[in-house]
Amino acid sequence: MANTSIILRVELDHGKVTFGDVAAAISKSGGDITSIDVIRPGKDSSVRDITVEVADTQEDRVVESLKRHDGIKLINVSDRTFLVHLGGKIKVQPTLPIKNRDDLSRVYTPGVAKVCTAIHEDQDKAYSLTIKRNTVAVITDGTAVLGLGDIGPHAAAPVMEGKAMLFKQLAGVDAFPICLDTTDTEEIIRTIKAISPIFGGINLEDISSPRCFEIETRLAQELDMPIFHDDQHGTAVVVIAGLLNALKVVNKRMENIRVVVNGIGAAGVSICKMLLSAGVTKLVPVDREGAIVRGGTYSHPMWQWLADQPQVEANEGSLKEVIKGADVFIGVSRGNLLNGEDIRSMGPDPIVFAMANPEPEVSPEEAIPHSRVYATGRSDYPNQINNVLVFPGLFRGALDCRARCINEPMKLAAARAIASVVSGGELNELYIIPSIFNEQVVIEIRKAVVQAAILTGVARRIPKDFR
Ligand SMILES: NC(=O)C1=CN([C@@H]2O[C@H](COP(=O)(O)OP(=O)(O)OC[C@H]3O[C@@H](n4cnc5c(N)ncnc54)[C@H](O)[C@@H]3O)[C@@H](O)[C@H]2O)C=CC1
Ligand SMILES: CC(=O)C(=O)O
Ligand SMILES: [Mg+2]
Repeated sequence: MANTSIILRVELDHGKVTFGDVAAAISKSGGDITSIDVIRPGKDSSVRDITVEVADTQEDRVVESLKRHDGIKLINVSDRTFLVHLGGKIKVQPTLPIKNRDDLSRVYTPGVAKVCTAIHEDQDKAYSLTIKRNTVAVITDGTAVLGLGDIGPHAAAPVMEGKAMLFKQLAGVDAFPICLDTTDTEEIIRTIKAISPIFGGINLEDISSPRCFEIETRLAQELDMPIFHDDQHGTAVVVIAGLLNALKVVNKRMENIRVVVNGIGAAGVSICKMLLSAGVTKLVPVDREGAIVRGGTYSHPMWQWLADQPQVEANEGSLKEVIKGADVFIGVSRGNLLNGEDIRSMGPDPIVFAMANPEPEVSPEEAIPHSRVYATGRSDYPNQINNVLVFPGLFRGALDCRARCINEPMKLAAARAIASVVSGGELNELYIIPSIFNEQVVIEIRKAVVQAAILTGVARRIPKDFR
């Protein structure tokens, strides 16, 4: 169950209540006090901010218990998650101050003109003389935001800002959120091409399928820079990394396992493709209508591609039917679709990656008793399988070697690098994937990605530490 942190500002009437009464009321209604700040002390009354950790479902109970209590006046309730979003989560900052006219004439006109001319004469100089070499656009149209669906470009912004924060904190990449007010494929392609000159790479985010496939493919063909749809490939890379390690835990091999992937959208298609490249021979892709089967006919081009693959099973069935006997379940669909019984019907030592956000396909309470390895996309449970493990290091590597694109060998190298961060001695059911705060993750991905880019001839620059 997910917890939230709320700050309750309360005024206590000392003639009627003590702080002990407040603490007891909070505790009885399911809250856990984590800090107390006195805002206004006083003899007859006092005002305090009480920070309370509480399960999402219990928040109202805590608030109501204080409202009802004689002698307690509830002045305000602030959700800390909302508080950290006030005014947005990133800002633009100059790299140097402009202290006088002399500085002004260098960073701006007239001095800047000769720099412009230099770039005009040699466009590659944009990489050394502008923010291009370290700046990525995080672009969405707001149509497949987390598992929330088509919530539009304004509502998508907090996720994009969050991705930009992660790019910066984890890999030093300057990322800028761009939320497009169009869902038209051609208009999106045109717009991204038009704004691309200032960026060193494009991270596409939360654009629903099947439009995301066309948008990414066309941009990769038409722009000479890394284009990466995070929900497709970031997710596939981290799944492969987690699976490589989970298979070691359960002592099974990629060639022998039967894998059910639920939700054949952006993430699901790329995961299926990468599973096949990694050697999976028994694959069951499933979407709303049930299994996508070998030999079937589908209007969705990527589903048709899957139906033409020899490793895809031919048996029809609903998710609850096809999951029976499976070794691995990978969910990238939506929350709460399966229960403990479904997991119990899987083969021995089941591996369950329930990665829908914000709610996984099967909750930990239901899945953990019946699975050997359980992972979600969330940071509040063990084994967080989330594309945040991938995109910062991958773009760090791609920018550092000025890669022309992000190709399959670079992605596979990134997956192996992530898996390698968990050593053989550390590996266990609850630790198949490193934490995003493990500094080795970005370092290892960068190294692997740069090497793969050089080997495949797409690097335009050899970073100093590779010379
Ligand atoms: N943990 C992680 O790193 C990531 C998790 N995700 C999560 O995966 C989910 C899908 O994301 P995208 O692929 O970007 O979205 P998408 O919209 O491209 O694809 C979702 C697919 O799931 C299918 N689907 C919906 N309900 C279903 C059901 N009841 N049974 C089977 N299939 C169903 C849809 O038809 C669609 O094909 C979201 O919840 C998202 O938050 C996505 C990317 C990364
Ligand atoms: C993690 C992520 O990118 C998603 O859930 O869409
Ligand atoms: Mg996403």
